[in-house]
Amino acid sequence: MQGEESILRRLAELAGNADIFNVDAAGPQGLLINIDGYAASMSRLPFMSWSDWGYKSTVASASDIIASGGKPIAIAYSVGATSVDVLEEVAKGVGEASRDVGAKVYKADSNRSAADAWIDVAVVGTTSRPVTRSGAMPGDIVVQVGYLGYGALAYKIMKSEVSLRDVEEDVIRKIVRPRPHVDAAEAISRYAHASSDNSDGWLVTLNNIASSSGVLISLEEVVMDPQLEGLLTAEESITSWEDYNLAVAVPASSLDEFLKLCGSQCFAVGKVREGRGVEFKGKPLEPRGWSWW
Ligand SMILES: Nc1ncnc2c1ncn2[C@@H]1O[C@H](COP(=O)(O)OP(=O)(O)O)[C@@H](O)[C@H]1O
Ligand SMILES: Cc1ncc(C[n+]2csc(CCOP(=O)(O)OP(=O)(O)O)c2C)c(N)n1
Ligand SMILES: [Mg+2]
Repeated sequence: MQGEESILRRLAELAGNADIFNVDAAGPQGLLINIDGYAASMSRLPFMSWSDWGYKSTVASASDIIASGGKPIAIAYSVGATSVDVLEEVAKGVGEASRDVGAKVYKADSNRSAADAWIDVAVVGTTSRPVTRSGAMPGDIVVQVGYLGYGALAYKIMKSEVSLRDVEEDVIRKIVRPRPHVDAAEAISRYAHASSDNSDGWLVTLNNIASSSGVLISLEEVVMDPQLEGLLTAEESITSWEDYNLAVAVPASSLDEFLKLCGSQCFAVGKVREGRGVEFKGKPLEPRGWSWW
């Protein structure tokens, strides 16, 4: 099987822009655009309502804008579903997420689907300085914005390693309604050297920054949501995906200002060094995570 990256590189070239790698979102003239889409069969967790699914898909797309130092302002989405009931529920979730990220739905499209449902969410944001994955420099501090663990816990529930009955209602809510870290956008655009959001797994996210920047990320700490203690270890949360938390490389001289502006869930968790890849407490780690192909 071909690696996902080589497939996507060929597609990007065919679509006329081979330069769109190493970024979460990009765009001309102070604008950033991102699109992410999903089939329900491959992304709606068994305990997710249709409105949760619309909500998560919207936060997922908006979080790439935020990671790139942008404020989401406008949303367009397209959905395919087997019934009007599903369309209504999805619209509700997309609407709620749009408000939570500070944006508005300006255009949408509905389609009838024979079986599986799907959604695509495009988000436009504004930025004074776009940040990519590729500017991290030795000496930078790695900041984790937002807790980890929700995706890893969802995976444990799906594998029946944790029973849904043992998980409190508000923890389930945190899994199905990921928190967008809108407050971090301004801090990122002002100070960050590199940044990316966690959709495919924390190690993959860190590795994307490390490989795009040609550096080593030396992680000392993984900050899991304290509410998940007893259900998941901090070590397990290192591969957690779909948490839509952010990895940001910040110059050491700007760390205090960055943290002041960044919001309540921002933690210095490691350092950027000369080298390649990602290590945790001195041990090199392979970037295990989610891949579609
Ligand atoms: N069908 C496609 N046509 C052109 N480019 C694509 C296509 N699918 C993905 N890409 C590009 O491949 C790169 C990697 O995609 P992906 O792994 O989905 O990353 P991201 O986390 O930025 O969404 C992106 O820059 C994206 O624009
Ligand atoms: C039923 C089900 N199967 C699998 C998953 C896992 N999963 C689906 S989407 C996804 C994240 C990847 O999403 P995407 O937005 O395509 O990533 P990006 O384009 O930002 O790389 C993961 C881990 C899930 N949530 N639910
Ligand atoms: Mg994508």
